[in-house]
Amino acid sequence: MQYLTVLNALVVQAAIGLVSHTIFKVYEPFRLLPVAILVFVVPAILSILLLAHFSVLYSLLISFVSYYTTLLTSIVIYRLGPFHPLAKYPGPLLCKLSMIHMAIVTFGGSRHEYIRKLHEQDGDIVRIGPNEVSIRDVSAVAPLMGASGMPKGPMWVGRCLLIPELPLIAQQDSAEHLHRRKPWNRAFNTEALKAYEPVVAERVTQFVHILKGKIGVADLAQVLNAFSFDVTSDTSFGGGSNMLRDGDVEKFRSLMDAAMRMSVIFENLPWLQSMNRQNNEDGADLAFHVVLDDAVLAVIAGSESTASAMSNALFFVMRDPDVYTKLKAEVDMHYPQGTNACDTRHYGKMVYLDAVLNEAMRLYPPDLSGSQRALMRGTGGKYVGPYFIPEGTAARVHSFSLGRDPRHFSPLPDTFWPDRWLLADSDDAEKNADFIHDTNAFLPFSFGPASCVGKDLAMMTMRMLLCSCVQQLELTLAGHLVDDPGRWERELKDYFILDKGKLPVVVKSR
Ligand code: HEM
Repeated sequence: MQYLTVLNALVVQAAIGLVSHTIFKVYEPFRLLPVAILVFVVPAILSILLLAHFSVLYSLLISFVSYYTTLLTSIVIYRLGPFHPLAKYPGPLLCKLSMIHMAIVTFGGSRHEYIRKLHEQDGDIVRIGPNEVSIRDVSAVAPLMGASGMPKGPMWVGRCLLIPELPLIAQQDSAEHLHRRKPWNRAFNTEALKAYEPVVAERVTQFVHILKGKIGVADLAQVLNAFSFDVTSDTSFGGGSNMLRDGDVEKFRSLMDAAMRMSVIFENLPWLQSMNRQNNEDGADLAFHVVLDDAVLAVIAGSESTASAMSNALFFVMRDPDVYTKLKAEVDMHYPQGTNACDTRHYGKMVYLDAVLNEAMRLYPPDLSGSQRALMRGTGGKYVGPYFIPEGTAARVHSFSLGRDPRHFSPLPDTFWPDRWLLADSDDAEKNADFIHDTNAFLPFSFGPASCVGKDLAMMTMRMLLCSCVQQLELTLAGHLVDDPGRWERELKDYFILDKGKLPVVVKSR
């Protein structure tokens, strides 16, 4: 029998390594079995070629080293080289090389700041992963996320790590998304919203009552989290949670926060989740899973986002006495003491209230890094604005960067200045040639047919809560935020949900 020389055996192993890279590139296998075959079985089999020259252990070792060296070198050359479909877009070397770098940045909670810096450094489109770009350009919003835009990207698969069946928000198949979205549209239409009013009003009344009873310093962020959780449970499940009254006795919220932190790291590694998902496919009672998973999604997506937006809005109001005075004047005009601030009939006229909420979400959209879209392989790619997004790659509009871009909001793009929203609609003298207010760059609820379905409920809840708080309470920043109010913003972390620190306040009745 003729044996291969060591050199020839190594050449064969290297060649098979290159073939494996091509298979990974073209088919992007997610299933555990094919990945295990490519990663472990193939190099193990290739070790046979060396058995005539070395022991079994050495043959395995050499085979794994030569196979992985070729595979990894080929991946590195491809990702950094001119033939990669995203080669023309700038970005840090580590981002181009692997999603692991972004997973580490995400772990630290500063991904929003990191991507914003990349945009400031490299322009409106930057490569934030081997196969992903971030865009800071309004002209890309509609083509990317509008009616004829792209389907959801793979990040959602990673984010939904702990949910057995992919929920609505993660549906990459546009037809399936549309199908699953229909009942949601019905659940949040104008008629349904009217029915939620008394439910939300009851929770707002409870919230104000609980705050009035707080002696000393209270953590407003925590009470808002509980409020938001109860409201979303009431509207999604018809009740079942009483976190405002009992606190997080079941430790559900803490678990949810931990799960969210973990899932956003896995959004960078969706293949890991896909493999995990294979094991959960038992085919049992899918219809029930669909309903349950979508409802879980509503509680997570809805309650966290609403709580974050309200915490930020109230923080900025308390920090700025002028804003507080103006808001109070508007609330008192429409809802004098003794009247019901949960009656929604005047909200439509309360322009300053909306300006405060919008400005808080402009600075800190609760989903800071935006929602990913991607084109499946075989679709050929698509232009979004001036940028070509090749098939098999993903893109997101970075809402945090866009909302603070001086080309869209000026002057003072990084400053909480609610008056800009009023000035935009007026002929005020302050509105000189430098004043820019482009609401196309304001995307807290995303854009298009897959944007936030709970937007109207969220806006109603936030208006009701802020109105009632301002009418009945006097809130003042306390604790560590007295000397260092900036700490609140420094402690905001991008974990898909906007992770918050404590918001200590002193509460007095008005
Ligand atoms: C201030 C509060 C909120 C903000 C800022 C917000 C923001 C968002 C964003 C950015 C998305 C991603 C959309 C996309 O992929 O393009 C989303 C999706 C979604 N949100 Fe909200 N959300 C809020 C409140 C709520 C509430 C109260 C609910 C329901 C109780 C809710 C339910 C959903 C659902 C079901 C989706 C998935 C929509 C789809 O994929 O078709 N959200 N939200």
